[in-house]
Amino acid sequence: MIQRVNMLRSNSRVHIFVFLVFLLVLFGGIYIDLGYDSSTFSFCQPCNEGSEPDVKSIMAKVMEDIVGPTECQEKGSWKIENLTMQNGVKYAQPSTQQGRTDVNSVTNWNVPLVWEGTFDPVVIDVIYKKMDPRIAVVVFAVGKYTRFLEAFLQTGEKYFMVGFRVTYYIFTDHKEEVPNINLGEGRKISVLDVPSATRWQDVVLGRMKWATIAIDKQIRNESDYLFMMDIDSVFHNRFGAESLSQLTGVLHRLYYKNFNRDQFTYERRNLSRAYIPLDEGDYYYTAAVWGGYLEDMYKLVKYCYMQSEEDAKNNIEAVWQEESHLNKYLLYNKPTKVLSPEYLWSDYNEVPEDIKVVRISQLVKNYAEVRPNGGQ
Ligand SMILES: CC(=O)N[C@H]1[C@@H](OP(=O)(O)OP(=O)(O)OC[C@H]2O[C@@H](n3ccc(=O)[nH]c3=O)[C@H](O)[C@@H]2O)O[C@H](CO)[C@H](O)[C@@H]1O
Ligand SMILES: [Mn+2]
Repeated sequence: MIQRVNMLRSNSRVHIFVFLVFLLVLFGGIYIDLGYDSSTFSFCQPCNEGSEPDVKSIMAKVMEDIVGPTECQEKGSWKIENLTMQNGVKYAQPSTQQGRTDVNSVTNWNVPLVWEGTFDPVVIDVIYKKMDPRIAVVVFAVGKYTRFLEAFLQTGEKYFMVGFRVTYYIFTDHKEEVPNINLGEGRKISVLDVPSATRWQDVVLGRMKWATIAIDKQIRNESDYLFMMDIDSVFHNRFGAESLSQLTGVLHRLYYKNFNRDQFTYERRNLSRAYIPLDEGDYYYTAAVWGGYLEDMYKLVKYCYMQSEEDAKNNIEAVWQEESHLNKYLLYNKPTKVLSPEYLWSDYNEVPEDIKVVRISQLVKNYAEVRPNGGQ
């Protein structure tokens, strides 16, 4: 009898054990099926469900190692582009054999390097108009630079993101000098006050501070993409949705070919937060046009502001102000699209064979006359 009771006891122990193992396997299966694999437990939670392995967060970790901790991206602050289009749109068949062969149209981290002939504007417009993004353009016109507003806005209306919703945020110390321009449908101007300056260096760096504040206060609620641009610029040809991406940099016209990375005008003094060693670097990017998703741009603009504040504490100013900090950031946080110098040329330079279309050109200006403290 006692033996039977013992047997029964050990039988039910075996049952309980088998049942527990079954439960373990069942819940384990459900857990893995839901996608909670080990990659979820990274230092930065993925910002978007269903996104690809998060390159941004890997870069953020690299960045953290190099320049100190950066904030984790806010949840839902970035999204994978949704490249859908309606049926029945007619456009030229894309070729796997023909395309630009005189220039490289992909970076070594495998994102597009955009030149004329590498995209079909019909396809691009159909895709992006479906998303109907709100695009912010931040420009500064401080002191005598208000003289550049008219041509910038007039030509912007002709060539910049035509058919899209655009708001020009004009930061100025001379509101009364903002011209009246006829804007296309869905396009606006918003004028913001900034103080006058006695050094042009303070204006170019100050752009990072005032833009950070304005994004926090206003722009964040009104825009999906943001571009920072110089005002001494004139549009000459289409500057369209092919430029949109999470983070877009533009190659500086002076250094895009025939330059070794050790010749780039990066900041080379290691006392500055913008320091880049001679044996590092991909490209030299201009600070006169750069853009991306609102939150990614916010992070980058704020980064340039914070880094330049750190520099100021150490009594140093980066050699090309915010452009130096921008270049440092884009080296360790690779842009998701790189635009050729078509997107920022200059009237100072002849247009070479590989630049088929000049989309923006910087004006020739008398630096000594237009800047508060003169100088080149
Ligand atoms: C083509 C290019 O790479 N341009 C960059 C370059 O010189 P740039 O010679 O192009 O600089 P710039 O004189 O155009 O100044 C940059 C911008 O700051 C604004 N501004 C400047 C001074 C002033 O008194 N009032 C005013 O409003 C204005 O929007 C102007 O377009 O270097 C600057 C920093 O050193 C910036 O990085 C510029 O983006
Ligand atoms: Mn300029």
